[in-house]
Amino acid sequence: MKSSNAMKVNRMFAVSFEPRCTSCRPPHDGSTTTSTCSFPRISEGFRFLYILTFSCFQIRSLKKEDIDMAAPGHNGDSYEEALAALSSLSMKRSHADNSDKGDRFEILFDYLKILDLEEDDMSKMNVIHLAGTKGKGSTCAFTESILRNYGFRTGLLTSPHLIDVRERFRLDGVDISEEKFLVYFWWCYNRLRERTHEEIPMPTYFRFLTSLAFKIFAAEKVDVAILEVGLGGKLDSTNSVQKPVVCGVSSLGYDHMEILGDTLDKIAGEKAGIFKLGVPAITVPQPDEAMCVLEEKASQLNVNLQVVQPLTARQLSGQKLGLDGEHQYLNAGLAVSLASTWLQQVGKLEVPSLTQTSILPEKFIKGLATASLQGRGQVVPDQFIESRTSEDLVFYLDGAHTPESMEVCAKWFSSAVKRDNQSESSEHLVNVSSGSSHDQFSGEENCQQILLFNCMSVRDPNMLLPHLRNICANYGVHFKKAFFVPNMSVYHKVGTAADLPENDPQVDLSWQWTLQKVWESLFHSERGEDNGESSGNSEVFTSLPMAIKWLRDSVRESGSATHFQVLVTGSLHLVGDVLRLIRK
Ligand SMILES: Nc1ncnc2c1ncn2[C@@H]1O[C@H](COP(=O)(O)OP(=O)(O)OP(=O)(O)O)[C@@H](O)[C@H]1O
Ligand SMILES: [Mg+2]
Ligand SMILES: [Mg+2]
Repeated sequence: MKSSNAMKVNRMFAVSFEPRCTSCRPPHDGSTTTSTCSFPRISEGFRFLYILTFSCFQIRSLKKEDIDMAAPGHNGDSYEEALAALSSLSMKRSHADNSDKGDRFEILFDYLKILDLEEDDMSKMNVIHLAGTKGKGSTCAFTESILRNYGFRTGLLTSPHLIDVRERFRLDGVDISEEKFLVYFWWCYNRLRERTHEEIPMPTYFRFLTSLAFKIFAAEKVDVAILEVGLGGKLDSTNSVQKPVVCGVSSLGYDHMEILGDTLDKIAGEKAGIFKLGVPAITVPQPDEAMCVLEEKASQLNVNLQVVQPLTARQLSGQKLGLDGEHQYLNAGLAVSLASTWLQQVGKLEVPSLTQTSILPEKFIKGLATASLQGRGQVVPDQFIESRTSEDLVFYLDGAHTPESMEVCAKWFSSAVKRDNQSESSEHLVNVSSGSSHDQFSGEENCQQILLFNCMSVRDPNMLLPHLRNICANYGVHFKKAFFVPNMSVYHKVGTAADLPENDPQVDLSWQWTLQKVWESLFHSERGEDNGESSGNSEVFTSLPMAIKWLRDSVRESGSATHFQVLVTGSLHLVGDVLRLIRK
């Protein structure tokens, strides 16, 4: 096997003693004296930080002047300043349409050159590349976790982030540290600022982040980089990787139709644009029209397209997946195949043939059971409420925002609340029989399910809300109320956990009224009336904190007799905002 913990330690030392200038070369005895270093522009205070930073990791291709350029102080030393610079990049979300110079796909290769990323650097990353409409992030998280459990050094690029942009870049399963991020960020940003011009303008936001990820993963010498496509496939910035080890396509459905096309076969064609000549490709069962296109593209490239089935509970030998929900068995099945193909091709590992009936190797199971990704089937009790038990106000967070994902989200929520209420009731019974409880709580009766919703106005709420309500109702879960709120984090601004905008009294709520109308119409149509009046089943709040305050006040007023189970969905931004407000 190529990598092990011992090898990682070796690597750390190997890189830590590669001097960037003779004056800061560490002494041969390995001690870390810093007295001879004299980087201009780096103050005494920062010198220590720099030596520390550079002795913990290597930026292989950075020269002394580059380090000066990236030094804190050159562009401001705070994380916020880096985020402001990032926010200044164009947020254009369309894929390359060649409508102007900056949109060309080929320009991505210019950025790689500017960042000193040679073809060799790119191929050493041993990329796993994943497109799809839904399940990309989850599948990538499972895949990364499996390979990390095999001892490989991993880089993971996902999108979007919920709270902090560093969530997009994981090294060995952990979000990149602020210190490392700042060094790489300023190096890339300044390089690009310096060397871009009218013909090759600064990259847009997502293209910059992708290039930054390549620089980070190459410099950190990851054994494997797992890359989630941002939008589509063929013209996505991650597709500048020319020779991945293996490609995948997760579940296909309808999203970004204004860019990718309005039929499944057009959407599938864009996603299959990541397939490369002779590179193995794996997918999950897809609707026929999508599968035909994937197969056709694969055969044109001499690719054997493998179709994998969802994992079974038996394969996991009783362990639970790290991400909750039935749909995650499908994502996990794809991840198992991606990881085992990679292991066979690069890791030179004999992975036993994985059949649906056999139990997976231990490292696969551990990887799958410990994988994590915020805001996907996540359950978080409110950590600020002063109440009797942590079950009084619980948030069920899932960033579904397409019809198919709303469906899986509704199923997940329904079974999660049932499971939680059942376990609560049985705990209560144990307490009552042992005489340790005096309250009247009797499981489901005192639990109210609330929906907290927002979605972007490019989406059709008629494709989301009726679906959600009907599926939950089929499972016997009925929302007592639905709350519609505007998003707090501004899409074009990159924020941090500490950075929440003030309550804005001028906020435009017209979209939230529209959402409410769609929700109310579901009740009216059931009763065969539509007098345009609110049935009291829903409410529009001017801000998210107001909605959360309402919930906290209601728990308090009921003396904890009522428990609230709040499904937060429709937007990953909303999910991120809620997480900022309920977690300490
Ligand atoms: N296989 C799947 N089929 C349908 N919906 C899914 C599937 N996997 C995940 N989802 C839904 O999609 C949401 C986002 O999941 P995930 O982050 O894994 O997908 P993604 O493709 O990265 O999404 P995004 O478009 O936001 O980047 C989940 O919260 C869940 O509601
Ligand atoms: Mg998407
Ligand atoms: Mg994603």
